[in-house]
Amino acid sequence: MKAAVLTFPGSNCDADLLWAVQEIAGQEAALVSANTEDLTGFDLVLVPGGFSYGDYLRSGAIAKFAPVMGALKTFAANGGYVLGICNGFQILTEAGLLPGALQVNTSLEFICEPEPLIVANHQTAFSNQYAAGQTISLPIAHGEGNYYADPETLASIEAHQQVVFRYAENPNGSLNDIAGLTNEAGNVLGMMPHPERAVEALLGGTDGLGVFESLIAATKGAVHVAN
Ligand SMILES: NC(=O)CC[C@H](N)C(=O)O
Repeated sequence: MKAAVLTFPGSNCDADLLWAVQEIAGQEAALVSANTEDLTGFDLVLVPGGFSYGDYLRSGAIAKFAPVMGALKTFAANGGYVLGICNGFQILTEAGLLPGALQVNTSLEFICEPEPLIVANHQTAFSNQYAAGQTISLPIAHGEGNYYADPETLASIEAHQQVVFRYAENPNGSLNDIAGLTNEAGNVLGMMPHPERAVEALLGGTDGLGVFESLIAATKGAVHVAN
């Protein structure tokens, strides 16, 4: 598996993601500037957490205009796997690659804590190494993680089993306890919790490894997606 880790001005989880993919999961990975317009040759594009463009206007609202976004949309449309974590999730919803939006947490506070999650769908490219209904713990660190979608969109998301992770103890007001969901095609996932911060015992847990192992399984033998 060959992964691109995008870096926007203000990304701050790109180095952690690169570490998780290269050093822990043992896969090929490269940092790719948000100014690039070519994602040819990658099986997976990772959109990291942080404060892209300072979170000005709204988290992800400026990043959606970055030069790489055209290539990312083409990559996703061609079936390439895309994983957005935290600010990456916010960027993917702003760009229209995922439904809904991330609002300010109901507490109006930035929340940074380990969070129990339930694996709501273990039959996806991002979660196939977890058991059905498994409870895992991953850290969250966000001020805008309160997932919202209009009732019609929410019903469609549930009908197509797009919710992959739900909060066991909803920390931010997200509708239907949604912590992570895919697009309808199932090749794009956004999640607020940080799997890359839970990939070795030294970090306090290894429950995040399953996301990367699932992607390795999903891309086994995959032909690189043409841009
Ligand atoms: N860790 C992050 O990616 C932070 C996300 C975003 N800037 C927020 O506070 O909601």
